[in-house]
Amino acid sequence: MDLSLPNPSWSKDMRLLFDQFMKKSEDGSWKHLPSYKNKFSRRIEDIKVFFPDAKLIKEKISQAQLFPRNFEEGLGFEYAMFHNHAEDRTVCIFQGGPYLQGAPGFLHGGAIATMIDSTLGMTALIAGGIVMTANLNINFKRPIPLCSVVVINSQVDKVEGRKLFLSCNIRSVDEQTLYSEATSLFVKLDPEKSLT
Ligand SMILES: CCCCCCCC/C=C\CCCCCCCC(=O)SCCNC(=O)CCNC(=O)[C@H](O)C(C)(C)COP(=O)(O)OP(=O)(O)OC[C@H]1O[C@@H](n2cnc3c(N)ncnc32)[C@H](O)[C@@H]1OP(=O)(O)O
Repeated sequence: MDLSLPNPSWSKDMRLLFDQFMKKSEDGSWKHLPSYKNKFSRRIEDIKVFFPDAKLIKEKISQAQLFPRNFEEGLGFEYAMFHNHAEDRTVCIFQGGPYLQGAPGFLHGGAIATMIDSTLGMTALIAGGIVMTANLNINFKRPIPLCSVVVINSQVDKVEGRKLFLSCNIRSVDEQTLYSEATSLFVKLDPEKSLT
């Protein structure tokens, strides 16, 4: 089941933004990216080649879930991503639920980092294939209120061989508040090199 579709836990802002981006997707300039609990956007065979301990993957794959997708509806990461191919950028609308609390009433920094890594990761994945995060630098400018809706804008800045340099920022829906900004390096996996 695609977990990036509206559900009753979504606030008015979340639904409004989702509808706006679905409208923008009508002419094909934007594309809604489905998101599943445990289904890869790529064939698992394409990914397994990079992870030699296939045994582990085989035995555990039935329990494996995409981290941000394993919270009950509305309690963790509620999000939807849209990709603009022409501009090589991805927008993620994100509503962080009550189980993601760090400081009282605000999102935990690790929860923010998760959505940054996932949005940058998806952008890098689309641009470069099977990638992994090599480096992620985040500036937390303002605390993000729990249960608020934010917009993550992520883009590819530079590609050098297997290295993809990306950046993103997190803003309020009205774009008035800059909550966080990040830069990152993703590396496209080399099938000749073992990861472990
Ligand atoms: C597996 C994902 C598949 C997903 C497909 C399904 C889609 C699912 C749907 C939706 C999800 C959204 C997407 C999620 C995406 C996931 C992202 C993560 O969270 S990954 C978890 C955290 N990251 C790690 O655990 C990596 C650990 N690190 C490594 O394994 C290696 O270091 C790796 C692969 C990153 C690089 O290893 P090397 O051996 O291939 O490459 P070397 O030769 O070391 O480096 C290549 C170049 O990069 C530079 N480099 C490497 N690390 C660097 C660093 N930290 N800082 C600066 N430069 C670095 C090196 O200096 C080198 O540069 P010079 O070619 O010499 O110019």
